[in-house]
Amino acid sequence: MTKLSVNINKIATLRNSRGGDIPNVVQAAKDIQNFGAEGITIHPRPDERHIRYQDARDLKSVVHTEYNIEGNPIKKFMDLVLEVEPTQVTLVPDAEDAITSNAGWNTIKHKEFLSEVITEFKNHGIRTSIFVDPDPVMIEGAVATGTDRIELYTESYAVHFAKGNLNGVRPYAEAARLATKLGLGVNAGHDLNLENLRYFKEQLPTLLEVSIGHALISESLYLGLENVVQMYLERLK
Ligand SMILES: CC(=O)[C@@H](O)[C@H](O)COP(=O)(O)O
Ligand SMILES: NCC(=O)COP(=O)(O)O
Repeated sequence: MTKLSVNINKIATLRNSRGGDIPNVVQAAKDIQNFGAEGITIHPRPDERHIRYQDARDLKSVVHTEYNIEGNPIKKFMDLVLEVEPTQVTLVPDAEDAITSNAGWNTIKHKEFLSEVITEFKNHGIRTSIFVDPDPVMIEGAVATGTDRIELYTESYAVHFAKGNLNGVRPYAEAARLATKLGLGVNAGHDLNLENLRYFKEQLPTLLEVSIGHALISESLYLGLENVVQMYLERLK
């Protein structure tokens, strides 16, 4: 079974555009779970331009599905995650000024750093995942860090799929096979949408979780949030 974790950063972005508290991210998380989503993902960035650190704390008591916090493990982020103790932390090597996540970890170069951070989170009972490109060397490097899971960075798949190139999924299918063989759980995310999700899921039978935000919230403007959550769940069956 592949779980749907809804990334609610975009709901916070909309709220922040006007100040105030509309839409309310805590209510959105409650509703999204009531609509059937199996997880809530947030990705607080150091400048808090999307989801805020306080949102992460406020969400703790309402997320009764899988709570996934993504981000670059700078000290401030690590302290937040250790305080909130979500189900899972996903480590993403995003630069402070990056518009969105745009690269996976070099798990060889950063092996020591990742191993230390992962050990700290695991000692607190938090499942770890690291954001990686579908590169066998990086998957093998991920195993050496001690992480529980990887999150495959799916932008390249989404770009190929949009151009009609179904072969873009091949590196992902191979990466997932290798990761599973080596004992890693496999998550995926970035630019997944209603069009490209089903095929991706079909090609990666061991896929445990997808986190989806930008497309899902955008599609909800036209189709409604409840309806769209149901449509994603249907594609993951
Ligand atoms: C790791 C990843 O791909 C997502 O966390 C993505 O960065 C979504 O966050 P934004 O919607 O804030 O770009
Ligand atoms: N980890 C990926 C994520 O949370 C959402 O990415 P996107 O759907 O906003 O591109």
